[in-house]
Amino acid sequence: MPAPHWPAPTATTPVTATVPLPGSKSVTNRALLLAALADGPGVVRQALRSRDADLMVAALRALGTTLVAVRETAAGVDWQVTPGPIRGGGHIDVGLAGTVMRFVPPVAALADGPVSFDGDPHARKRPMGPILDALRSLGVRIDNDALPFTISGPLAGGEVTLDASGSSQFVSGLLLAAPRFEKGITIRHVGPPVPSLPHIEMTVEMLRAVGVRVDDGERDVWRVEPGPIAARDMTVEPDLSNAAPFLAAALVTGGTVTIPAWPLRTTQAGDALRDLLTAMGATVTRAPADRDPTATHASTGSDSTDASVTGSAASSDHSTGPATADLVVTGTGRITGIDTDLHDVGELTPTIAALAALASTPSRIRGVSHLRGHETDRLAALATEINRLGGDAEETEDGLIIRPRPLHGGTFHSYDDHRMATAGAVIGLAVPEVEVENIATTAKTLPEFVQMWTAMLEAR
Ligand SMILES: O=C(O)C1=C[C@@H](OP(=O)(O)O)[C@@H](O)[C@H](O)C1
Ligand SMILES: C=C(OP(=O)(O)O)C(=O)O
Repeated sequence: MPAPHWPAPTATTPVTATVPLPGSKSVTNRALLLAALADGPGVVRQALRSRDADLMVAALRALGTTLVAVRETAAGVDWQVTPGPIRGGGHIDVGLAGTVMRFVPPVAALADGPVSFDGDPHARKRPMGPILDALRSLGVRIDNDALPFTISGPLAGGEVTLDASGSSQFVSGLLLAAPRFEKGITIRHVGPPVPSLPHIEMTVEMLRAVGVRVDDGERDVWRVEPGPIAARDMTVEPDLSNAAPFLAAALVTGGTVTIPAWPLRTTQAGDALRDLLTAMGATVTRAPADRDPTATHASTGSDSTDASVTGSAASSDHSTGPATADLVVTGTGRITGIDTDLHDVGELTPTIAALAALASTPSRIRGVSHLRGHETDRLAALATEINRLGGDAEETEDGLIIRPRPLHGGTFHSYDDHRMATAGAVIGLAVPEVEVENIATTAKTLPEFVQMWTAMLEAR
């Protein structure tokens, strides 16, 4: 029997809350995969515990890696990762995780036998063709063009051309495993612009942090040299994209939300929230953290080097971890519409669209046609659900136009999409009697969402 819909709480007063966030999904799943391919054991600290991260852990185990949770706190789990020979013969469940369905197949092609992949029903609809064709052009055998498929190496690497306009993850997936290909890889993108470039920068910077040589000097071309991936201790940053609904609550209620440990330099898409929320009427400041930065990013005395996995090659002080601040967002209760291109930071679209639906002036979101291949067709889903509540949202070829119109209560469907579910919660802050269908889908990246949301609203 499906769970009852979640009555999204309406805020009766401005929120005033500090919301510490668990680790980034994108950083966690890259760090775990790199640790599994490294030249010795390492530790991934403060990793996210969520469905997508659990799927990555299970996938790497199926391929022969030993992962042991050595410490678990509110900040996340510390994984001791011991690489092993890459083992074939297994089956990998990708769930609905883009990072698992695109990052793991190149590793599986290095295994000593075939590996099969499948996922949630909607995962079979998410684009896979370009990365599977790229692997095929490198000699790998794959029996389908989408999930489910079985993959068999060997994979020696070399040069590939692909169209990554559907997802940056096609490029990231090939780059992450490429140091282990005999010839490394050279990837050339040909097609409309690649979305989510900061996520490719995250991949490149994390590869460099573990000693891999990457050349990204030419636009749309990436070269990874073959060679060892150094075993390191890595610390995962908080998930800045998951900060979005909480920070949005400050705008909706005219309150203040503080996120601790916001990295001063990062490749995470969520960092764009500082500018986006300012444009929508918030005051955004970064206050020097009043806590000891080593409290959240300390090395615990292991002999190995503590490499901060911040996407920040510039963060050189590895003994104290990366520089962070408290991010403080204050709203007025009045939201200004925005005209913005979210091509680079598409995963922020559902929250920005929710704010736009509550804004007092029109908004236009551009550059995100690739969102049709995300957890659901997010453009169709957002327009449908905003309009279902009486709003005025129109899909365009590459985005959304959202005009002010009073909303009313009703069911906000989540389409098994964590960011749709949290967008419904944001609207519910201002609109009484909004019920979010399948709020549990937030477990994809933030299993504690409901508790955190409730605590935010109860904080004083
Ligand atoms: O590499 C990553 O960790 C991600 C890349 C982006 O994918 P797309 O390029 O498909 O948008 C982003 O939207 C997704 O949430 C995470
Ligand atoms: C697009 C997203 O996820 P995935 O990693 O599954 O692509 C997302 O989290 O917004």
